[in-house]
Amino acid sequence: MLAIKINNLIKKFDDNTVLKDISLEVENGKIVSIIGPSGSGKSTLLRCIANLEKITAGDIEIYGHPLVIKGKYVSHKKQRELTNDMNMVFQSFNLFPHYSALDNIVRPQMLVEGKTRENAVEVAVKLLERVNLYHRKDAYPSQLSGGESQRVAIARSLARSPKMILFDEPTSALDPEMVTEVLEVIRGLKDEGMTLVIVTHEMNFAREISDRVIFMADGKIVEDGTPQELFENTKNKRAADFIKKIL
Ligand SMILES: Nc1ncnc2c1ncn2[C@@H]1O[C@H](COP(=O)(O)OP(=O)(O)OP(=O)(O)O)[C@@H](O)[C@H]1O
Repeated sequence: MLAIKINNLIKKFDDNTVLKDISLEVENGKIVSIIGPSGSGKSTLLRCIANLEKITAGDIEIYGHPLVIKGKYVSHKKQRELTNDMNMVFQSFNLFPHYSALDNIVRPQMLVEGKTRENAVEVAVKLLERVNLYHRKDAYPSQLSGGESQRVAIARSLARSPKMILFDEPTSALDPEMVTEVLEVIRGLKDEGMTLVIVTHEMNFAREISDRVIFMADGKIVEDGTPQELFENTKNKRAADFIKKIL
């Protein structure tokens, strides 16, 4: 079963074509990392999959259901149904500053899903335990470290039991000592069989966790293979140079 199927995707911002004829398939339960130089279109691709950006041309299917066909989007209702199955975690956490860690997970469940506070708290407590942060439940984002904030953001993204999570550089805003704890949580999601697409600059992590690694440059997928193919045997000079520089 394919979680994501993309055909001939083109994304333009005005006259600037930032994604050029992208075709990509991600199988359910697989971990795919996207690497590549700054400005190559990695975040934009992720945002198009999450339906946070509209594409200019091409097709996207999510779990076998079309989101957009030949550049034409399905109804708003269908779009919402499809995006219910996935969630995106951002580099900058995007927590609500005026809510505690617990309430950051509770409030969206009440607002978006119409759950009672009691039900939402029950879910939030379990999720905070899962990311080892129950003891910080009453802390506000300004009192949390970057690593703690990102783990709250991940816990929040799990509240609706998505089948897939899209991570946009989840550790780039973190001090090195915080990176490990976040990567540990992501490793746990892999063990649970979730589909993960991860834009990352953490090459060692990408190599260890991924089923596939994609190298993007200039809005195109230049290389797509197993971690071993990418990191040890790539014949593409741009990919090889990039990997050599960053490892
Ligand atoms: N909202 C926008 N409006 C106009 N141009 C944009 C917008 N978002 C991204 N771009 C442009 O699209 C191109 C790809 O950007 P994107 O952020 O997807 O690259 P990236 O590979 O994720 O880079 P980085 O590793 O630095 O985050 C860049 O040239 C960027 O300036």
